[in-house]
Amino acid sequence: MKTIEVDGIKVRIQIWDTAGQERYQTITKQYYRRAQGIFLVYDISSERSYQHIVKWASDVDEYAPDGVQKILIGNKADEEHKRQVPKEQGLQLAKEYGMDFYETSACSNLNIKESFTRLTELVLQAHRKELDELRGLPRAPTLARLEEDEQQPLGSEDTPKTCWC
Ligand SMILES: Nc1nc2c(ncn2[C@@H]2O[C@H](COP(=O)(O)OP(=O)(O)OP(=O)(O)O)[C@@H](O)[C@H]2O)c(=O)[nH]1
Repeated sequence: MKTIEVDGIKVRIQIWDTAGQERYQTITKQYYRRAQGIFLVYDISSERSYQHIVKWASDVDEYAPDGVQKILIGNKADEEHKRQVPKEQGLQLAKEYGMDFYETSACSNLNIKESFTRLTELVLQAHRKELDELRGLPRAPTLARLEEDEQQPLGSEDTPKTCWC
C-alpha cells in the first residue's frame, strides 16, 4: 500500500507484484481481474524479457477489465553497459500499444515516482466521473436531466441544490 498525491488528491494505491514464472500463471491471471492499472515491465538488459511483453499484453487483454490503464516499463536502466534493448525499441512498442513508456531503475530510483504517479493519474482520469462526484462537482448534464430541467416551472432554478444524486 502506498499513498501518493496526484492533482492535490491523496490516493492510496495497492500494488501487486505478480510472479513472472510460468508455473504461477494460473494464480497471477486472477489478479488481473480487479486491476485498474498495470505496468508491463521488461528488463533493458534482456531482449528475451522484451519479447515476452507481447505475451503479457495479450494476457492483460484477455483477463484484465476493459478500462484498465497500462504503461510499458523498461527497467534496469542503470545497467547501460548490459543494454540489449534500445530505448527507441521500447518507445516504438509503447506507441504500437498506445501506452506511455518509461525507462526506470529500481536501483538508482530513476522514474519510479514518475511512472507510479502517471499510472495513478491515468486511472483517476478513467474514473473522472466518480471523482467529480466525490469532490462534490456537478455531473455533466445528460440529455435526460436537461429534459427534466426544462419541465421545471420558471424560477425553480433558484432552488438550492445540495446534491445531484
Ligand atoms: N541493476 C538492477 N537490478 C534490478 C533492478 N530491479 C530489480 N533488479 C534485480 O533484478 C532481480 C529480479 O528482481 P525481481 O524484483 O525479483 O524481478 P521480478 O520480475 O519481480 O521477478 P519474478 O518475481 O520472477 O517475476 C533481483 O536481483 C533485483 O535485485 C534495477 O532497476 N536495476
